[in-house]
Amino acid sequence: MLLVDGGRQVAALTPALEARLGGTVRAGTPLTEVLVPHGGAERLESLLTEGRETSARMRTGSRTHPVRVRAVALTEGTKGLGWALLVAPEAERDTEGNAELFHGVWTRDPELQRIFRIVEKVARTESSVLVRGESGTGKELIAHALHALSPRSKGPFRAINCAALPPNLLESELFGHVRGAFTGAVRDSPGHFRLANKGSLFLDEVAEMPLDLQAKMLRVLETRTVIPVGGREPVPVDVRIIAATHRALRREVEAGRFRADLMYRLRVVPIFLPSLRERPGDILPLAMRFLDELRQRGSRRVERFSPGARRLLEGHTWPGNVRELRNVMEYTYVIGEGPVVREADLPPEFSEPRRVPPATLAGPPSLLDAEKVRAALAQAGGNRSEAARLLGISRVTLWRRLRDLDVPGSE
Ligand SMILES: Nc1ncnc2c1ncn2[C@@H]1O[C@H](COP(=O)(O)OP(=O)(O)OP(=O)(O)O)[C@@H](O)[C@H]1O
Repeated sequence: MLLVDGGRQVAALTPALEARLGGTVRAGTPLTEVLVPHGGAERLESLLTEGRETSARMRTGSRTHPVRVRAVALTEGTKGLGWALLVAPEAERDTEGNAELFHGVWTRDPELQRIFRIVEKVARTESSVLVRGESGTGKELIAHALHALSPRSKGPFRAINCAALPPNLLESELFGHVRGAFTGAVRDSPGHFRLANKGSLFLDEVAEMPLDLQAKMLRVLETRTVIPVGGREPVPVDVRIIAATHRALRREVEAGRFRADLMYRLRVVPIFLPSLRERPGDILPLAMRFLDELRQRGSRRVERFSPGARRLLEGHTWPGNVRELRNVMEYTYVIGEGPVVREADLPPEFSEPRRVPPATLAGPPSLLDAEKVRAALAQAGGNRSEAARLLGISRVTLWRRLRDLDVPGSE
């Protein structure tokens, strides 16, 4: 924390911040010499008055550090005394200097880091954002980041999963209900829209919303009012919508399962989160981060993966993405012993041969077959017997496949 007086001069730095920055700032130094917000010095005043988290560069001695800063005004009665600036490092860099931790989302992947920059920009606006990504790719974390970086950050953040509730319950959860609206409605309930007033509402799995509710949702977004179930009077609401889905909404529209007009309203800014298998460079470092987190609570200290465990982790398709990786690491941490994670410490699905249904490898060879065969060979480190085992075919069949598909090295 950095304390700034009413004259916009540095009053003090906490020891924790000094340690983080590896330097200090003399009391009495004008804040303008210490902190330059993203967008230039002229943004310093709005950084102080708006209380929004902002990227900035902070100077200690001859060094500058990328940081994120949020100002909290210190007052006594109505008199302003100054500000406490909460300063956090902008990003955690790993030894290779290319990893970033953004609001809980860790990655080395340049594409995902490019998305972080988009999130920062769009967070400042009121535009509706649709986050698309497979389960466990961090959609909810990104929704949180959008809220935390927005002018609404002081308001509430509410999340609702549209796939988790039956349609009638979803409606009353979203829009609220009045007492007596249905059996069990013993009192008025505000609903998520009103609870998120002046803040953000995260609609997870929005593609699963039934069509009739989609119509009501569109009306809410257009009129900025909600009508509680069983009520008549529209109630004004001021909410920013952040939606997420693992489906391609456009395809849902084509299939008649999602309203085009609602899609256009929700996906003003679409954000696509890559799956873990599309950023394989993240698998092992993320796994190690999770093991380090587990060590904070347990006693085992894991230092590395055996070559076999690395191969299995990197070759896995991770349908549950980072959530699955976290769970696998928890299993591994508990089951294994000592500083090395071995193949046998991974959950059973890693040791079972991944069988490709034989039918898919019968019939004429296709592009897909070629991909499967190549992937199996890569996973098996070029070992044909192992690749055949992974594909659930005999070594001879694999050899024939390789020849038919003209895969290099099949002779
Ligand atoms: N890149 C990442 N770095 C660290 N933790 C991550 C990352 N991505 C996801 N996680 C963690 O994985 C878990 C799932 O993340 P989150 O709930 O945001 O995913 P989601 O896409 O919303 O999933 P779902 O669609 O299943 O709700 C959380 O524990 C989250 O902290």
